[in-house]
Amino acid sequence: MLELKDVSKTFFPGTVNERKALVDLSLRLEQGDFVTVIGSNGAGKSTMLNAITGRMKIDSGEIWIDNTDVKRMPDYKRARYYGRVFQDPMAGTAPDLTIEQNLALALQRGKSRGLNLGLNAKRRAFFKEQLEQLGLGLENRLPARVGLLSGGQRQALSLLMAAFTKPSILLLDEHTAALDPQRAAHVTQLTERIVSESGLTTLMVTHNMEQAIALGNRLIMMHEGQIIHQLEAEEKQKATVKDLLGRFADIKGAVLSDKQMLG
Ligand SMILES: Nc1ncnc2c1ncn2[C@@H]1O[C@H](COP(=O)(O)OP(=O)(O)OP(=O)(O)O)[C@@H](O)[C@H]1O
Repeated sequence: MLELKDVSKTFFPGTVNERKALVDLSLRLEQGDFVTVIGSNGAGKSTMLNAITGRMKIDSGEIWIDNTDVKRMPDYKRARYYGRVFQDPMAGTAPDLTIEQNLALALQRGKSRGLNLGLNAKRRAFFKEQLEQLGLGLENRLPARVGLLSGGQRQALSLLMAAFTKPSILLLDEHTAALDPQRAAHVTQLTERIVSESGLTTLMVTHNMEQAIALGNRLIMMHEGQIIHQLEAEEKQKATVKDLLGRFADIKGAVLSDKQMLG
């Protein structure tokens, strides 16, 4: 469960550069909800994710994960509640460490005690089993340095690492946007499978409206730091890219990227 209550964030308040990034934003995800998030440029999508992870401190409001108020929780403790995959395939993994060391690090997430990369036979068997799901043959390359993998392989690994500890909330931040269409389609498929098999509560920001419609059970549209439109299960199933573009056309000043225009 994730709940944001009246969350606000203004950058450079009271100056000529003032930017209201989140304005009394409220959103609740029940256990197992998979919510896709679309919005105009600068709508506050990344700021919302940064607020949830604590990367960015909010000005006011509340953030609850699994009935715990995480707003004042130190970052390392909050990290146990979420997994996050960024747009940059290089961001989620450590290139100089091996595949198995990266996976061991991910297992440690949110634990305060020192690093324990303890790589015993049992752990390796678990890692292999997990990697098999990716269909990329990485289960046979546990000692390979991650820096040797392609962007698509690294992104698939990042997704696995973000999800395999079954976090309370999985945050996907345009995680397929930097991949070529074939690899993006593969990571999208993996996302669908991993999320549904583990029943993960998921918040996925995407510029791709087709993806926003195809994945998940709810969709929200953001503009100027607020949720301006929501689609629940049935409505979402019936929605089309044309409908969503029509919604954006109604908003004065909404700027969409080329990718969004193309669906
Ligand atoms: N660190 C920051 N310092 C100052 N302003 C910021 C900062 N981060 C975001 N903003 C501003 O806050 C607003 C929301 O930005 P945010 O990155 O959350 O939007 P977004 O919906 O993710 O946009 P995009 O789709 O373009 O990535 C924008 O006006 C942006 O310029």
